[in-house]
Formats: sequence, C-alpha cells, structure tokens
Amino acid sequence: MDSRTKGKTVMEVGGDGVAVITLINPPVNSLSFDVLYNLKSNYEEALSRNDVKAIVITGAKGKFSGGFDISGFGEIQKGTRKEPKVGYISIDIITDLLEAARKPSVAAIDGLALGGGLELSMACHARISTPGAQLGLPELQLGVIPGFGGTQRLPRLVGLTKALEMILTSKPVRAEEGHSLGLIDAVVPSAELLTTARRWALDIVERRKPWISSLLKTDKLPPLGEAREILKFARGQTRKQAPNMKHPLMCLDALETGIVSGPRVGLEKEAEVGSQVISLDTTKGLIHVFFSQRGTVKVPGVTDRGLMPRKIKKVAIIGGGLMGSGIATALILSSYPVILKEVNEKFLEAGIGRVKANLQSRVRKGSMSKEKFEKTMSLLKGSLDYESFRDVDMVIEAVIENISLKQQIFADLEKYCPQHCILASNTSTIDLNKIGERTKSQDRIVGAHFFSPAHVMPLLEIVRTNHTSAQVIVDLLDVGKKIKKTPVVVGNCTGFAVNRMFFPYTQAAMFLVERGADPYLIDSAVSKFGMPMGPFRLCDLVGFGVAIATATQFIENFPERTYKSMIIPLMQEDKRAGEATRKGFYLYDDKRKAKPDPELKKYIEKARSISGGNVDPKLVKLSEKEIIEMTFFPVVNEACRVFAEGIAVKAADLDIAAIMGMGFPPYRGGIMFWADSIGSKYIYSRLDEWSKTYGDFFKPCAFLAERGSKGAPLSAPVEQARSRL
Ligand SMILES: CCC[C@H](O)CC(=O)SCCNC(=O)CCNC(=O)[C@H](O)C(C)(C)COP(=O)([O-])OP(=O)([O-])OC[C@H]1O[C@@H](n2cnc3c(N)ncnc32)[C@H](O)[C@@H]1OP(=O)([O-])[O-]
Repeated sequence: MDSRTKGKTVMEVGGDGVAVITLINPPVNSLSFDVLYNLKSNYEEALSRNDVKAIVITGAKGKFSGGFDISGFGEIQKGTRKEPKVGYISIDIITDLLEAARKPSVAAIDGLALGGGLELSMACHARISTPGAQLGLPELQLGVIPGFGGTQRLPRLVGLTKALEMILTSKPVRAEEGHSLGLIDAVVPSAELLTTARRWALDIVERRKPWISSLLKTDKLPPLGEAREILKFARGQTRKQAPNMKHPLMCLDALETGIVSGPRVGLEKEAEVGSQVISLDTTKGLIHVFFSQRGTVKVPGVTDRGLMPRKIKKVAIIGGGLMGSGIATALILSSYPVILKEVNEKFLEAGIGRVKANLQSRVRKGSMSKEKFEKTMSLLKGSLDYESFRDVDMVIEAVIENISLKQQIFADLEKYCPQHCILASNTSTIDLNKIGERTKSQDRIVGAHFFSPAHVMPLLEIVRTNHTSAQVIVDLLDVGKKIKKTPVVVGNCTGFAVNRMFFPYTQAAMFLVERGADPYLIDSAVSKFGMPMGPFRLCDLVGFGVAIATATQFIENFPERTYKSMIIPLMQEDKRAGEATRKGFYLYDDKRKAKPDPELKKYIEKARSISGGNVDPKLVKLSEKEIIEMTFFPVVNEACRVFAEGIAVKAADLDIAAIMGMGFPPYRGGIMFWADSIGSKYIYSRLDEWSKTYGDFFKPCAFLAERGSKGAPLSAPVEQARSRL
C-alpha cells in the first residue's frame, strides 16, 4: 500500500464463481476515498469477468466497516481534498454500479457495520451477519447525514418509524434485532459467515433466493398521509431536542423527499444535503470532538513509552457519600471488586445504600436484571478500618474537601496499602502536593476526579503532579477505559482543568446580576446557547455548601481575578442553600421543578450594597449575545491560562473537558474550538475593554493578549502559533 493511500480492497475469485471483495483499512475498515475507488475498480472487473457469477463484500479482521472515513470530511472542510461530484459515490457507484448490477451482491457482516458501512451493505441484495454485529447509522452524531443512500434504503428495509429512531438517536441495533426488523437476512456463527454468504449469492443467481434491491422495496413504507404525520412529529421532536442544529432537519428533508417523490429523487436530495452539511459550523465542531475524544488517551511522554497497564484486581474507596458511592457504583458495574470504607456503621450503611439505590434505579428502568443486580452488589464490601486494604491495588479517597483530613488519610494509606498500590484522590480543587505532603509516596499519588453523579457522568480528570509516575497514569487510563469514562490527563493546580476553567463562569454571572442584569434572563440565554442549564440553576443543583467551599479555594489561590459576590453567602445565612433546601436562586416544588423567586431581589440588593457596586444601565439591557460573551469569554481567558501553564497538554483536551465535565455543547466543538471560531482578536478586545470598565476580573491573560494582538488561533501549540505570527 502506498504510504499516502488510506486503505484498499482486495478481490479473490473462487472456483464457485463468487468474487469476495474485502475492505481493508485498519482499525475499523473505514471507507476512505481510496477504499471506495478501489471497490469501484473491483466491481467493474467482477462485472466484466465471465468467471464471476456473484459478489460478496466483507471486511478484514472481523469488522465489516465503521463507515466513511471521518477524516475525509475534515479534508473537504479544510480544502485539502476536492469533494467528488455530488452523488458520485452514492448514486454512480453504490446505486448504479453495485445495486443495479447484473450480478447479485451479498454483504457478509462481522463486527461493525456503521454509517457508510451499513449503507454499502444495504445496497447489496442480501445481508448475512454474525450474532455480535452492530448495525447503525450514527451520522447525525457527527453532524453529517447518512449520505450513501441510508436515508432511502433504511426506511424501505425496516419501516419509517424504526428507521427514524435509528437515525435520530444514532444508536445501533444488534444482529438479532436487525434480523427481526428485516435488515439482516440470516445470522450465522463467524466460522460460517463467508460460506453462507457465498452460497446465498449463488442461490440468488439461481433464483433460489429472492433478488431484492432495497431501494425498490415499498412494502414497509406507510401510506403517504401517515408517513407525513410521522415525519411531522419527528420534526417537532428534533426542533425541541436539537434547536441549534440544522443537519437533523436537513436529513428529514432527504427522507421525506424519497417517500413523496420516489427513491431516485430522494437519493439526489440526500446527496445535495449531504454535501451542504459538511460546511456547517456545528458539523465542524462535532467532527473535531470525535477525534479529540479519541486523542485524550494519547499523552506525550506517558503513553508513548511502551508501558503496559498493570492489572487492578481490587479497589478501595474511602468515603461513601455522593461521590464515593457513585465511584463505587461505576467500578462494580465494570466488575471491579470494591471495598467501601466509612468512619462508622451508620455512614457505611448509608454509603452502601446509595450504591444499591444507584443500581436499583437501573433494575426499575429495565436496563439491569435482578440477577445482575445481586451479582454486581456482591462485588461491594464495607469496612470500618484499613485492615482489608493490605491487598488492594488502588485506593480512591472521596471524603470532604478538608486538607488536614486528607493528609491524615494519605499518611494512613501509606502504612496499610501495599507498596505498588495507587493512591488516588477525588478532590475537585485541592493541590495534590499538599494532600501527599505527609507521605513519601509522591510517585503513586494521583488525582482521579470524577464528576457527579460519578456512575453517570462520562469524564474522568486524571491529575498528575510533577512526581506522579508514568506507570500510574497508564494504569489509571486503563481503569478509565474499563469503566467507560473519557479520561483527560491534566496537571496539578487549584481546580485542575474543569473547575478552574469554569470558576469565572458563575462569578461572571454573579457580577452581572449585582450590576443589574436579570439572573433568569442569564440562565435562559445560557441554556439557549446549549448548556444543560444556566449558572444560577447549576449553583442550586450543586448546593451552596459546595459552591462556597469551591469559591473559597479560588479566592485564596487567585485573589487578583476572583470576583467576590455575597449573594450566595447571604442566602445561605437564611438557610436557602439550593435545590436540596427547595430554595436558592429558584423555588422548587415537590417535583423539583424550578420557579423564579421574586424575593431574590432582596439578596441581590443587599449584596450590591456590600460590594459597593452600582446598577449599570448597559448591563441591565444586555442582549443574549452579550450575556454569552460576558459569561464565557472569562472562561476562555482562564482556559488560555490553563493551556499556557501546561496544565493541559493539548487545547483539544480542554474542549473535551469542557464538554464532558460542564456540558458545554459538543456541536460548538468545546471551549477552545468555539473561541477560535470567534477569533482571538475579538475575544481579547472585548475582555480588554471590560477590564478597563469593570476591573481585573475580566483582564485578558498574557497568552490571550499575545495571540489576540496578532489574531493567532488560541488552540495552536505554542511553536505553531509563533511560526504563524
Ligand atoms: C458522505 C458520507 C456518508 C456516510 O453516510 C457518512 C459516514 O459513514 S460517517 C461515519 C459513520 N460512522 C461512525 O460514526 C462510527 C464512528 N466510530 C465509532 O463509533 C467507533 O470508533 C467504533 C464503534 C467504530 C469503534 O470503537 P472503539 O473500538 O472504541 O475504537 P475507537 O472509537 O477508539 O476507534 C479506533 C480508531 O478508529 C478510528 N475510527 C473509528 N471510526 C472511524 C471512521 N469512521 N473514520 C475514521 N476513523 C475512524 C478512531 O479515530 C480511532 O483512531 P485512533 O487513531 O486509534 O485514535
């Protein structure tokens, strides 16, 4: 294979007259342009050869195909590759050459058939799969649409409602379900896959099996009126669930065109829309996220040293509160035996009860069987002392944020745990060097910062100090993968990456409110921007106790740029501490529904009189755009500091940290990607202007000032940014 080409296909013609074409492009046999053009040549040859009666398409090494090569979209977006003529692949190759051929094709699907992979198989005249195969059209998740005929063939094979569900949720189905839906013709063991597919293809030639072109099927489609109603409903739901994205609606347009005007016109519409979506900003953001998420496990100087993860056989957790019990849940769900330690029977019982409740909620929702529940719970043992810690491979401390308590715990751990044991802390803000100050085990001390609820939230912030060994990080990355988290490795500082980047977010919101902005308008603008909730609703959810503890850390460590507002402490004095007390920035009913509270004004006015700030008429009338800028540009500013200090190795890691830790909208590509889409010059100029009017809280950092003054991208590595200047 030429080093510049990406993948290929190979064709072997058997004595039975079946040409087997194998897709080869490791690791997932993605359909690069090279693979697709090779496939075309193989088809042309197979169709012209007299010794070929039928064709089987399969994928190398147990995987059919993970779909179109996603990096191809990036090349088109950057202009480094010219997009082929609209419809060339989906119509000229897949439909007119393959599906309309005089010789039948059968797809032999092992492992994955996703996106373009499934679409290619749907153009074949039958599909045989192994039991473990996953079949899906996850394109919308990437900001694109099924563009190799999926919008036309899937509804014709599985019915409109099921096709919409599969496309709109991006969720794959397993082989058995695919079989019962009519997507798969037969499910056979791996060892029989190719022989069955060959036989099936010959049976089609000999008319012992039907020769079906999916595109021409109509039996699964509902009558036109009903189809229109179903699509109308789907549009309504999509508008509600993804208000800031255009591509799902554009995908529905392609689907509807095919149903109303026939599949050929549908294919043309799909090709047109498919080409348009590539240049949407939201698509650029989602594709960036796809690769960035996979890039977080590549840590220079750590994962490139050939270290193998050690086996973690048993884990201990200290503290059975909300975090500790959530972490225990995540671990036992991935089959790790766990010891949960608490200080007394009552707390221990409560901690185990929380884990139980977490699992029971799965049983109630039907996603866990009773047997699995019992088996999973049996992995959890309670303890009141350290005796059972003698054979653990990892401890995760998850007690309250109190430095001296943590220091005592780590000193005890050093005494009781084996020499190789990883000593991790789930602290969200405290400097790990301080936590390990009273030990000689600095090389095995690491941060394992989970986000609440730990068994649900996808991010694991792995915090390394200057002393943490590369082996310990490799081990923790492996645990992260096993418990299905996206790990981001960051350096040690107050608040690490996520909390540090986002501490100005709430503070900016408090500042604006003290100067006259409406808190409910701020929350509404931020939600419309795409965050799961606004800063005030978030404070209520987290609880004011935690909010004050976190703010204290920042006030102590970054006094020059911390905006100190008294709104939360004043409410706390009145026993309003957020959602748990049913009163915070909002009032909460029995169903935890939030309602604005007119009394809030009182606290804001009092806080204003303490800070001595005045109502600013400009800030009273902020537009939604200005609200977003004034709350998020300070976040960008802090993200720049985190990047410049080397707390994050890559800007893309901060993007993933912001998305998975704070719910920053993925279709905006993450905090640094979003900032670069706006431009460093503009962000710098806004912050600079606000800092002159409103003070140092908004002052752009040196890194932002340097890049902003030249309009250089914030996400570029330092050398690259310099070289562009
Ligand atoms: C016009 C076009 C129309 C068409 O309808 C559009 C499409 O098909 S859109 C596509 C629709 N398809 C999808 O949306 C499927 C997207 N892919 C996935 O969901 C998962 O990767 C998969 C489930 C396949 C494997 O999960 P896993 O086992 O946990 O493994 P992993 O996730 O860690 O990935 C391993 C490596 O493979 C790489 N890579 C993977 N797929 C692609 C690709 N298509 N391309 C390129 N690369 C891809 C991935 O980057 C990683 O590389 P690296 O350098 O090692 O970091």
